[in-house]
Amino acid sequence: MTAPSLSPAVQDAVQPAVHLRNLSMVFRGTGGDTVALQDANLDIAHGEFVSLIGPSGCGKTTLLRLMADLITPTSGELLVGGQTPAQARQARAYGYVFQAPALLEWRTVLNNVLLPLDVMNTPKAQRQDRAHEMLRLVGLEGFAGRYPWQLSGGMQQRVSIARALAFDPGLLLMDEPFGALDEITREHLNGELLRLWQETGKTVVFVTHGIGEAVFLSTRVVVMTARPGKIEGVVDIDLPYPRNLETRETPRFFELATQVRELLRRGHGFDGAG
Ligand SMILES: Nc1ncnc2c1ncn2[C@@H]1O[C@H](COP(=O)(O)OP(=O)(O)OP(=O)(O)O)[C@@H](O)[C@H]1O
Repeated sequence: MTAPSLSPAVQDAVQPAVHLRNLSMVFRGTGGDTVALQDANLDIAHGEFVSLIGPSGCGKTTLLRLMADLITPTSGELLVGGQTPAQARQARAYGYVFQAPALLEWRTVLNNVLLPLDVMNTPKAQRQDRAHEMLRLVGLEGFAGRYPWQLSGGMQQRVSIARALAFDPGLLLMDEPFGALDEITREHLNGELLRLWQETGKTVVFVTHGIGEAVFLSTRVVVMTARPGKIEGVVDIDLPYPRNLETRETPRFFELATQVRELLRRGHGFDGAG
């Protein structure tokens, strides 16, 4: 008996959202080579929320940029939804949120969100509906006519999330989006992002330096080490939903944060003694 063959649509659905095998990235320079990523192996399923955490220079942004086809790996295999990163980029399969909001100051909030849609041949009314819907999703529907400089840093970052979601990509790549914000604003936006993730079912890959942020948001936390950049370990986050401020006070939250911290220490070469 032969196994039933799967239709292309079903095959796409069973492909991981992101697949890396022995992925390496070496930057060649006059002062020597930098091994930004060495032999990384990871599969991210559709609908997961995976955080990348690790010391400065361990290759977190490099990994995100590889997924986004902004740079090309030195060796290894990388697939985004079963496609090469270049195909995924052309298919607009992901949205990218940068560390800084990178909004155009002379365009209103609405026009910033419309920006990626303007290059498509979709009807104007449809574009407007989509942009307003994305602004509603990030809680900024009342701010469509404002300019970026009239918004707080947290609001600006929400606009850039709305812009990244404009094409309705299945995958959201986020590089320390809340890194520059104060702790209370960050906690608030963590809650908002979790709600947005649950509402949309997107796959999220999220770079952070915050252990609490990673544990609170994620289905899995990937801990990385520097020189060379490697995946040190992966912690499954089994905290129940809904997650809220009280979640951060539970014993399980502290246990998981401790697991992540110990992996980070191991990667740093610290023994925990000081
Ligand atoms: N374009 C580049 N050319 C040369 N070296 C690079 C380039 N991009 C990154 N690197 C080097 O690769 C290593 C990994 O950098 P990367 O930005 O991925 O780290 P990171 O973990 O995101 O750091 P941070 O937490 O500080 O943002 C670093 O040593 C960095 O200097």
